[in-house]
Amino acid sequence: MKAGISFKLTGLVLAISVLPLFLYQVISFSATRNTIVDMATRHSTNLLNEQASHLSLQMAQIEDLIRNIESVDEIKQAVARVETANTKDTSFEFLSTQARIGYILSGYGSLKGLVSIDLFTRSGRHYHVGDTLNISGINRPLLGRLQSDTQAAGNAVAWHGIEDNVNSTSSKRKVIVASKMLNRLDGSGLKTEPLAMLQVNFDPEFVYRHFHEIESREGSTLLVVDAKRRLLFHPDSRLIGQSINPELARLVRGQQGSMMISLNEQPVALNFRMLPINGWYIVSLVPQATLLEPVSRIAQAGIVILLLSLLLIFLFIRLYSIHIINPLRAICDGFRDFQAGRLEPHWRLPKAQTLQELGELTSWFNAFLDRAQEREQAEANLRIAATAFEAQEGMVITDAEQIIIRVNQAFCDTTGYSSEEVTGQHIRLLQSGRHGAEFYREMWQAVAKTGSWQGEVWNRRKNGSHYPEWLTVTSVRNEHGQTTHYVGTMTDITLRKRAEEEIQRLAYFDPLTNLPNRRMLLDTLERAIARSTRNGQSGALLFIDMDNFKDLNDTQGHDKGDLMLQQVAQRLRQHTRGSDTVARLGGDEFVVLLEGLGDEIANAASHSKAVADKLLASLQADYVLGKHVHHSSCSIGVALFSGEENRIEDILKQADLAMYQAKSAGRNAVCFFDQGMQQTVDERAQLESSLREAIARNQLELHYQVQVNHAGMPVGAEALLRWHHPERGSIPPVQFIPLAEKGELIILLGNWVLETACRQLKEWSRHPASAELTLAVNISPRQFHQADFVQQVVETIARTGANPARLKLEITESMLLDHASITISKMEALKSRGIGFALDDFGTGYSSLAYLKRLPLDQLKIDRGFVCGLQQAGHDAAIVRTILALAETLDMAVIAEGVETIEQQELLASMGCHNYQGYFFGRPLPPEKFVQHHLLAEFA
Ligand SMILES: Nc1nc2c(ncn2[C@@H]2O[C@@H]3COP(=O)(O)O[C@H]4[C@@H](O)[C@H](n5cnc6c(=O)[nH]c(N)nc65)O[C@@H]4COP(=O)(O)O[C@H]3[C@H]2O)c(=O)[nH]1
Repeated sequence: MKAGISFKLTGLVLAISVLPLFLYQVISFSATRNTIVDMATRHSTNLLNEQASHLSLQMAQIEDLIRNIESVDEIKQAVARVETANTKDTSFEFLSTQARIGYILSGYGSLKGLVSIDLFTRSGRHYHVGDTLNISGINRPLLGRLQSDTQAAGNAVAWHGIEDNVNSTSSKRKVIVASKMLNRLDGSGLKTEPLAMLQVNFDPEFVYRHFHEIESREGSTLLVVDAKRRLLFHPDSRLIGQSINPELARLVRGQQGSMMISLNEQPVALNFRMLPINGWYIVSLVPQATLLEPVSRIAQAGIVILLLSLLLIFLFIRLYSIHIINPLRAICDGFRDFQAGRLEPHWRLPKAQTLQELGELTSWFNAFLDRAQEREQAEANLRIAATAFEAQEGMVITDAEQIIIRVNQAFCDTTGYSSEEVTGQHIRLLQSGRHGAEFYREMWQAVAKTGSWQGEVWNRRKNGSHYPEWLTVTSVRNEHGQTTHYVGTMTDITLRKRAEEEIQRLAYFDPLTNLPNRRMLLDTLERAIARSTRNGQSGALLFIDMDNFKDLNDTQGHDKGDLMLQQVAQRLRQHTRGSDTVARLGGDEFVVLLEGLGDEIANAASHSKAVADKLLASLQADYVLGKHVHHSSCSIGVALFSGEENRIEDILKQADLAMYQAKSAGRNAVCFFDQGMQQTVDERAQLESSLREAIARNQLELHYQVQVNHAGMPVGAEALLRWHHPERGSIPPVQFIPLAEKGELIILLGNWVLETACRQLKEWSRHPASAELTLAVNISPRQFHQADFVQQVVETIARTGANPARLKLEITESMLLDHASITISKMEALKSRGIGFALDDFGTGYSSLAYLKRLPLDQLKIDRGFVCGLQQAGHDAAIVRTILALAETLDMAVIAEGVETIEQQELLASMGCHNYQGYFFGRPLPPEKFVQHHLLAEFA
């Protein structure tokens, strides 16, 4: 791993600052140490010299004292006289001589520190000057030793060092002793003989007073050692008189010396000096630790300085890192991330505030990133442009003169030209000729003015075919605003146009017949009305509905139905003019719009009638539907219009009404709308709104018509709806049920009926006489086809608590035809819950046998019409027989409705029909009356 700049810098700074500093510390420590040791040694030597001088001076004074006394002949003579005198001599001369000796000695007693001067004669006389004492207390053994040592010293002063005071009663127990024999020439004059020993006792405290001060000042130990290496002075006074350490004694030799020794395993600086006067040594012992204490303080200071230096260097490097290394590192990281593509697009370095150069470097780095990003963006743009250029849309680039310089593949695919074929050609090469010069002039003017143009253009392919394209022309301008190029983007919209046309066709045309659909018709009608308003010409709307078309669909299938509708459309177009509009509204409903029928309404009517008749006739002709030939007719309603007083919806409604009128009139007819018709329509509308209110205002009621068995016993009833209108009285169901069936109202009514009937069933279930009755409820087709019909019935039963086994739903044949499978599954779902089914009006429709077999029916209801016609000549009796046989085959019960006479009943019974409903057995009655009439006996 490469060392970072921070690491190197640290090393460098340490190398150039700390190492020299350290070396300096070591050298200066060493030098200081030597210097201090030198100085200490010198100081010690000086001190010793000084002390030695001082001590020598004192010794010299003592010696001088001794020699002065010795030199006094008078004292020697006096001593000699005394010594030769008789010991018992008490003469005056003798005594005065003795006094004289004392007197002479006392003349020398003024020396400072002097304890005493003693003179011991050979005969044992003792003269004492100095401290006060009892002279009799002489330490004889000591004296003897001193005398012999003194004698041994010969003419020299004997220095005895520290000794016990020979005068044992003296206050100074220890004294420094120097002595000298006083000699005189013997009688021959050639030899000397000792007269007495002159002894000077000196106070050691006075001598060594300075030493204590010196020791305490220097922290060293100062010793005085005599020639016999005994301690004359030691700070610890208990050691005085003892021999010094043998090792030390070995080293202390010669005049003077200075060395480092190890004493008691401690390094000690030894310094000594001999006193020439008596061979004593002054010795100084300084422990190295004491000696080097200043040095160690200096060393400590050095270490502190070194540490401070390191701290400063560290701080310096830290600051350096923060202010210089970190920005540099950030730039390095930035480059690395840039290289690795990890840099966020808009990431930039914050400008370094520390150094101008770093700030510049950061700015340059950021500028570099800006450039790189711009370049990257430009490259991306180029790539995008290149990709875009080769996109699905055709693209062409021309120069300012509209000469093609580049096209893409899509362009080539669309136009059929290769790139080489069109390059260098004028763009007008593509012109189809469908647009005039004006078109292109306007286009280029728009480009020049706004910079672009777009719109639909017809161009020509290489093979000469024309195609529509959506073209966008954009001018490319230079910085002076001059157009340098044009870029054309073109999308072939052939398919889109086709799709649009198809959408248009689907939106406005009926896909089956290709006739305009309702929407187109409404547009056309609106324009026709507007035209009629403008030109005063009348128009007519013919509403055509094929009769019984549903039958064809149901019996022959939708394919045949579709075929027929296409043929109808074809015939309608054939028999109308090109200016007339033929449209299909849906199902089997067609409309023909006639315009320009003149300003006379009567003429318009007759013209319309003629057209309608013609159409009626043409639509009556046989239709060949594959192998099947179908005969049909139509009903046509005509509504005339003139000017704007007619609204589109009104005209359509009027024609529709007229068509219904035609249907009611027996079909295959033409009927014109008139005001009477309108009145009926209005009345119906009125009725419808009243009916809504009727439910809310409780104007509805269920009546029950009894159903009996062969014995005339009630077995059930049919619920029939009654409306008691507050103004119009009782309105029969035939008047309002078909109307309700046209809309959602029938659902509301049906639910109400079902709920009421179920409640009635529940009520009957409480009385034994009525508990076994079944109740038939009419269900309208629309109600039955409700998606949640089954659920509604089940919920109603659950809500009311009716017994489902007593409920019978009456359905009609017509409702069975549509959505057969769903119908059957709904019936089966209800059947599985116990609910029964009766087929109402059986025989009037066209239920196929096969179909009937699949239905879970319980009962067939013979239509009233057949019952009515039983006694008349015709097919009714045969039909009834057939129905009965059929029911037997299918294992279904049969009930005849509309039985009015006993004959009818007997006839039916003879045919095998044993259940009846009709006025003969009872009219529909309100619940209370029903009970009164039919069940009272039972209740009683
Ligand atoms: N001439 C004659 N008529 C007899 C005789 N016995 C019964 N009728 C009538 O025949 C109709 C029988 O009902 P429908 O065929 O289901 O025909 C019903 C039924 O299709 C419908 N309708 C009645 N109530 C309801 C209802 O609640 N819901 C639905 N969807 N339709 C209902 O209205 C139709 C007419 O009902 P109504 O006027 O009540 O007429 C009833 C009844 O009064 C008779 O001996 N001679």
